[in-house]
Amino acid sequence: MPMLSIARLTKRYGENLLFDLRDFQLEAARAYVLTGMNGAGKSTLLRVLAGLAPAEAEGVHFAGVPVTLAPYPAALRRDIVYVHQHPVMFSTSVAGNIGYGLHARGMARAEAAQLVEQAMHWAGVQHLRGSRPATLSGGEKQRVALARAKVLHPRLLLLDEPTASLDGEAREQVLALIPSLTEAGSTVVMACHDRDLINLPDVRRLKLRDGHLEEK
Ligand SMILES: Nc1ncnc2c1ncn2[C@@H]1O[C@H](COP(=O)(O)OP(=O)(O)OP(=O)(O)O)[C@@H](O)[C@H]1O
Repeated sequence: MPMLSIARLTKRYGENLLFDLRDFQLEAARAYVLTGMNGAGKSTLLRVLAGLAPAEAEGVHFAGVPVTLAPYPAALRRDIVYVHQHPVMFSTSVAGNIGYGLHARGMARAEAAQLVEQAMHWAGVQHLRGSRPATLSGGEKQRVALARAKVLHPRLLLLDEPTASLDGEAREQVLALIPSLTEAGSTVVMACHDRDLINLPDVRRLKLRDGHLEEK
């Protein structure tokens, strides 16, 4: 059973049809790379799936349960997490940022602190725990954002060009975190450009072209 399936998903901006997808499916605990030219609609598709942009959807099932995208149900908000290319950080510490969602969900302090500690370790940012996010590099911010998403155990993690502004070691450090996300049971969809050759084990390649999705 797919983790997410949508019989038809159509997105228009005004008169312009951006995409019209049929039988869109994502499997549980899998990594996908979503490519396409500038303006193909990669970011928009991720934002639609995250409930951040409206679209017309028919036949949406999440974990086998029929759902709608509009209104966007609280259960999807909990299970689907979107990470922006330039993540917005709250002006508290790194640890405070990572724990923010857990506190918002009402988790007890001690339990949250433990999960934040594990997530900082996972993302390799323990040494930055007390730092103010404004002082972090692009790669460090992206890893903090991934840790902030991971602690929430999302079923679907949507990463919008997570490595686009990174190179060298920073890029590799971010990519190295992806397999453990799928091992932990999350499905990961990463938008990126065709030229960003992302090689990950068992990754599926999806390409948005002329408003349709091709599996490569
Ligand atoms: N709010 C909006 N109103 C009107 N048009 C929009 C809006 N947001 C995006 N678009 C248009 O939709 C198209 C797809 O944009 P989107 O950002 O999804 O593409 P993308 O594939 O992520 O591109 P890139 O690789 O450049 O980030 C673009 O032509 C963009 O100008």
